[in-house]
Amino acid sequence: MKTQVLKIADKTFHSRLFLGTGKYGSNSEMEKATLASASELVTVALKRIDTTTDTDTILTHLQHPHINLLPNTSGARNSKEAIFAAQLAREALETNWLKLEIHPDPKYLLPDPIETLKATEELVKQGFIVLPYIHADPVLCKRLEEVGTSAVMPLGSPIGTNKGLRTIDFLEIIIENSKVPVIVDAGIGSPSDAAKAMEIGADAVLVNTAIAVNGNPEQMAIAFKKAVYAGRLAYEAKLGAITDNANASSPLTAFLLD
Ligand SMILES: CC(=O)[C@@H](O)[C@H](O)COP(=O)(O)O
Repeated sequence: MKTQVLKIADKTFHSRLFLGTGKYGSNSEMEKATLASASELVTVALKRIDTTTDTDTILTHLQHPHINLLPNTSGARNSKEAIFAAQLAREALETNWLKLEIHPDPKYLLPDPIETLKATEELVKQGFIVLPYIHADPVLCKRLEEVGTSAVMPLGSPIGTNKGLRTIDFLEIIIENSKVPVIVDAGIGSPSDAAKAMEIGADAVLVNTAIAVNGNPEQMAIAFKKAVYAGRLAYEAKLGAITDNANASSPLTAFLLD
């Protein structure tokens, strides 16, 4: 059974699992896991792109017709650095799609909301399709919509922590109010975290660490693929209401009258 396709800006996606490409043991391991996941959108840090050779680079391993590249500005500490990185990425990868990441603090890698809003506004004016990585802040999401963001990418928990959906209450508010796709990004540590994000109505999830550093990335990628599919299927079918009182599954009357 197919789930609804996801539309972001000018592209449609059949898979709602987006992947990072860092932290793998090798490029070929990354390629195998990415293909196993069936992901159609993968993010690549601009600083990891080697333009001096076209052999065995991260990019050569991502050359598959169904895979779209989403360059990211990881390492940028403010809007000026992010805008510069975005322009280099557009030149190098010939795409105007961008995952905007501005995290000046090296310990928690938390995104700077003020610089992110400023950079989004400018990059949209410059013709970029901007997908900003942000804290799970419903107010910021609205401000980003106003300046033309194409999606929002609120965090579940800090990057690389595998702590799961620590921000779930705020993710639910964002999902309820968002007019653009909501992609839960960062901290998703297990397939069940990904399924939960999809069940509450996230449009997609982005996962890196939990797959890349696993002993068997290919198998874990398949587990995430199935979890994202299951979570979305359940969301579209609509989950049952949670109640305080018990409700018997079969009638109790006949037994009580005997
Ligand atoms: C690669 C990338 O974009 C990460 O910065 C992203 O936020 C994923 O986080 P995890 O590594 O926690 O999955």
